[in-house]
Amino acid sequence: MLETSKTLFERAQQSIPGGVNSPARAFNSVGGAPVFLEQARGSVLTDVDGKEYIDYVGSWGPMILGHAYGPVIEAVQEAAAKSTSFGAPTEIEVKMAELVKQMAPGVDKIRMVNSGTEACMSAIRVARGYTGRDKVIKFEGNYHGHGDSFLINAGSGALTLGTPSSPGVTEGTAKDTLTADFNDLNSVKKLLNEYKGEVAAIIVEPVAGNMGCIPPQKGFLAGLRELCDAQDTVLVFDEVMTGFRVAQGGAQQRFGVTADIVTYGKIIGAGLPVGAFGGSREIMQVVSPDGPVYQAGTLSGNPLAMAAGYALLSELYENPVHYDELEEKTTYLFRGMKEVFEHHEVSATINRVGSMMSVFFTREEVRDFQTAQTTNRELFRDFFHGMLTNGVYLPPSPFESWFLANSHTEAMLDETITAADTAIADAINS
Ligand SMILES: Cc1ncc(COP(=O)(O)O)c(C=O)c1O
Ligand SMILES: N[C@H](C=O)CCC(=O)O
Repeated sequence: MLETSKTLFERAQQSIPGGVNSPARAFNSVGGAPVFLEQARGSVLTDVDGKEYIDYVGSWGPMILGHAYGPVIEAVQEAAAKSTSFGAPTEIEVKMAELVKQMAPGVDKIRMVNSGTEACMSAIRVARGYTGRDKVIKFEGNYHGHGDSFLINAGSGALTLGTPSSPGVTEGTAKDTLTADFNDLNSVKKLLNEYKGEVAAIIVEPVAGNMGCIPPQKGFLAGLRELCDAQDTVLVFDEVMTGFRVAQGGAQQRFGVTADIVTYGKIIGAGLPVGAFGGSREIMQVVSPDGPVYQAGTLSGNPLAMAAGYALLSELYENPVHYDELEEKTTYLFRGMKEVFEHHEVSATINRVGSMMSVFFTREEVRDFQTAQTTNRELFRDFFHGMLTNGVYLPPSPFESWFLANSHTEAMLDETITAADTAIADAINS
């Protein structure tokens, strides 16, 4: 099993740092060689050895309607036949911006970039340019990409690999990033009082997905909104995972709180390299060339990426029933997994918001970075490998969210629950 993956991984390590082009996809925290993939259809992945897996990574979020979704593939092929890039404006960029404005609350103007990292870096620069202030508050265990300002107490691969605060970030940059505790408004108030009038922005994953899936507690996001309003601080929702996934209008719509700037990533390009940031007319007018805050990109608004994203988002916009179905499917999986862990008397907390979910092997309620850390990592490692052996591909870390797609069938969910039953029994008996 995994013979070709193992061989490819050995080769990859000779030429690519750690053998991977993004640390989160390495198997460092669970051990073993990462699975090298060949192709995917709907919710089924096929690896280079021809083995199939039910997929709960979904390219870390964008595959809301599954891999190789017909209208996306057609749109990309049609766009590619015209040119892969112009470096000049195109109609599809305008259509995309208009569609996002219809779907997302509070977005009057939106700028396309090439990744979630770029979107968050740009959002912070805009907030700083708009307010004339330097400091930014982020939350421990939240991840906003690998921009210098964000690699302080970060989540995702940085947390999984034990480097939440990365070497290479200068002290000068680090001093402008203040860290608060997720779901704890008092920790935010304390920082805002200590640095009164100095905080440009609070950036938050409205549903944390990079320390595992952690929902915002009642009043947390609304409380951030109030605190920002009181000090004219810009509230940034990083909706790279949640945008167009937890509702048509993302977390803003689901929780009824509108941010000043919202950032998007992978989903907005249906899996092609895209990001975006948008907000009110007043804030976005500082962005170049309307205003003085410089932000640019040769490939930004790339026609292939726009065509793919437009095909996905317009389907989600026109057929909101997808969200009901995603909700039902994820609830079904949640209940099935819960029964499995109860049956085996394994302490497990399963968090879920819409089609995002995570299993933490702990008896604690998981509400922030500290409680996420109580998960039993060894048990997760064994469970992960058991699931893989039984044909289920989970994120290779206890600190990442699982993503469901509407291409998951009931049979696949049942197969996943059966695999969990076998995997957890083997893990506790090993
Ligand atoms: C919430 C969040 N923000 C930002 C990013 C960075 O996006 P990218 O990896 O496209 O740079 C990610 C994912 O990596 C993310 O999950
Ligand atoms: N948690 C990250 C994105 O959401 C994982 C993707 C990556 O960084 O490669």
